[in-house]
Amino acid sequence: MSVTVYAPASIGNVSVGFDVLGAAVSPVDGTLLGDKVTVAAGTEPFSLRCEGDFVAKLPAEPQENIVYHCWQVFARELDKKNISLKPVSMTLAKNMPIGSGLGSSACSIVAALDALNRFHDNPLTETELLALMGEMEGQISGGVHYDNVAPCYLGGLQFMVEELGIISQSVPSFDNWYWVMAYPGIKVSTAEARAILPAQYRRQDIIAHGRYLGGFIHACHSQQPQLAAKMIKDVVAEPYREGLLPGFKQARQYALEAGALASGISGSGPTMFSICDDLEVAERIARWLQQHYVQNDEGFVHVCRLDSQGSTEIGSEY
Ligand SMILES: Nc1ncnc2c1ncn2[C@@H]1O[C@H](COP(=O)(O)OP(=O)(O)O)[C@@H](O)[C@H]1O
Ligand SMILES: N[C@@H](CCOP(=O)(O)O)C(=O)O
Repeated sequence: MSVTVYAPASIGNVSVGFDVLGAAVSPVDGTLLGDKVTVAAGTEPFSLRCEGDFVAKLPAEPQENIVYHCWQVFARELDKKNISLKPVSMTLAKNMPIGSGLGSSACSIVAALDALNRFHDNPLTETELLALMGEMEGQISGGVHYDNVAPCYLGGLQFMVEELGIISQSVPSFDNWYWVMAYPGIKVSTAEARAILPAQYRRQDIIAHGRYLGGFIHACHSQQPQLAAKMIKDVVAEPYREGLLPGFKQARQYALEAGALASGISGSGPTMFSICDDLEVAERIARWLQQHYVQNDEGFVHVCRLDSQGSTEIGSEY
């Protein structure tokens, strides 16, 4: 028996909701821009094989791979429920560049935990699993934040409520929005990009942040796309992080002049996103970013839509 799960790329923060808003995205051309994890019956308690475009960037030791840590916490949770753990042979297809701002660690975490849970006939609830995903993300990035794992797992645009036993709830978005994702091919460590942020913010920034985030969520629920796009402004992270992203300011300026509704840093960068409501405009911006924002052969640009499904079982054998 085996189960394969695909987990998509995600945009942490979506500029306006630092740590509390995230979106799952998938390329319109059908490219699977995310990680795949297969769990099959094993002969020893745990084994891991890695493949995929970015396999060379993973830690050499399987015990340092986040997939191994996922298996450990999954085992811990099953133990608490007196459910026996099956021996597993896991395969990670690492298709997502690490330190890209596309939720690379979240992709592996979500695909691994979702696949392990399905392989064991879903002993953990959606919320229990999401809590574990947040714990794993916190281990890697130096602070628990669900804005990658929640959309990656649940799909769509997700807002972290973290109250009444609910971690995240979905926010309505706009069906005609295209999300142009441009990864320049360089690495920015999430932990380092978090460490440079101020410990405290000025009152005027807090007021602006509240207005933008509240305004964005209101505009989504009342389906006002122009207002929603105007609210996509980041006073929490972008002013401090844009120095880590060569060419970001010029690229954002170009995108806005070319007709994008909004642009920003995806997660902690260096990927940037631009939102367009016209496919031709999105493709024109994508071509420009490919020429001017991408720095090397590892970089890429994809025109995406929101991925409403989140992690998905794409193969199984019983
Ligand atoms: N399966 C994995 N996928 C991604 N990163 C992993 C994995 N296993 C271990 N790591 C380590 O976790 C860290 C992820 O870095 P981070 O900047 O948080 O990436 P991202 O922002 O793309 O999620 C790196 O040090 C990487 O070596
Ligand atoms: N809210 C986090 C999101 C990090 O996303 P990643 O894709 O860069 O891991 C942050 O901004 O630190």
